[in-house]
Amino acid sequence: MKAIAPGKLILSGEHSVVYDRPAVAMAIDRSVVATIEDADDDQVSFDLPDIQEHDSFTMLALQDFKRRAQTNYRLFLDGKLGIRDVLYKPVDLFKFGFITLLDGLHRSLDSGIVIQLKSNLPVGSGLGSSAAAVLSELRAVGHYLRVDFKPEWAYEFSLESEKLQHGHPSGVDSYISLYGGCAAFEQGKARSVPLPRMKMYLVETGSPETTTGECVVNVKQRFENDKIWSDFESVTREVESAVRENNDALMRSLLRENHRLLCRIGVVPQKVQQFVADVEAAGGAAKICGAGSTKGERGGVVLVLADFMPSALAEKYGYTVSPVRGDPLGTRIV
Ligand SMILES: Nc1ncnc2c1ncn2[C@@H]1O[C@H](COP(=O)(O)OP(=O)(O)OP(=O)(O)O)[C@@H](O)[C@H]1O
Ligand SMILES: C[C@@](O)(CCO)CC(=O)[O-]
Repeated sequence: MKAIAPGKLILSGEHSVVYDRPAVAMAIDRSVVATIEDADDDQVSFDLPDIQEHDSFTMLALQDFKRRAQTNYRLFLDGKLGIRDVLYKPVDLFKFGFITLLDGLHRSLDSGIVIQLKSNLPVGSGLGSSAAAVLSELRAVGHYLRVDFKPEWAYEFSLESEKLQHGHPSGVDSYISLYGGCAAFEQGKARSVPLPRMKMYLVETGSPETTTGECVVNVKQRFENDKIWSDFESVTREVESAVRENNDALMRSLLRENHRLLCRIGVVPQKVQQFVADVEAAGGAAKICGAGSTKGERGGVVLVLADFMPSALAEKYGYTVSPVRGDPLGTRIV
């Protein structure tokens, strides 16, 4: 039994979407696949080959873990715990997703299962790997339990897990991964936008030193009440029009403006800024997608709009580059 959930890239509006401004984002052709198999024991096992982790738990241990994770999240909201201390290990996210789903559906398991999650999304790099991983897990477990479960429930359950990972998620990652396609997302609701037809490339600058959760908290401390979010909003609204009109030139100029705003909130490392400057000098446009980083020199994935694949430029910086396309389908059973 297998479910697949795509990652996402934000064309405009990361961070500002946390303050109820719009974001335009699209699902992409990189994804997480969740596979469920029956186990010989009565435990719930998580097999995470991408990070070489394998752990097994009894249902009782999972219930106990859920209570502790919820307590940690409350401590985070009260300012008594950092967001990185709410969940300790990657597997915690999937333990929480699983037990929240089971409790939410008022179901139990008759025997053990093995949940495997395998991804071709770079982890923690701005492409929504955590939301896609949890959604693939939820969809696969729901199918295994033969529950005809509504997309709204998957959205709510995945947000419960994203809160523990991100602190204050806007919901855009989960929404796009769940429904696929492209959308303008605002305050938990979305308008469908056609998938962009322009040439796009993803450049991997390395996994950021700060997690998305930490980065959002850092930005919030410095800019929560800043006027800059209105500037982000204007750019994002124009990006929506540019995508609808398939206006490549407008899109590039908006991407450049967006990049400058992201630099102002301090989430684009110096080395990445230099790379973007080189892309611009060659006639393209580029910006980080996702949270970026408030520390170190790696910024996660950078989106490039250009007539050419920027392989030589990327190589100069030790980065890798590949073309990217949209995913119209979202989370599904395969
Ligand atoms: N394939 C995977 N295997 C195991 N854990 C994963 C996998 N993909 C994602 N994760 C979990 O998700 C976390 C990364 O989530 P995070 O929200 O920081 O980044 P992201 O979702 O990739 O980027 P963003 O939210 O900025 O778009 C990892 O630390 C890990 O806990
Ligand atoms: C940085 C952010 O805007 C995007 C993460 O993919 C956080 C969020 O929307 O929850």
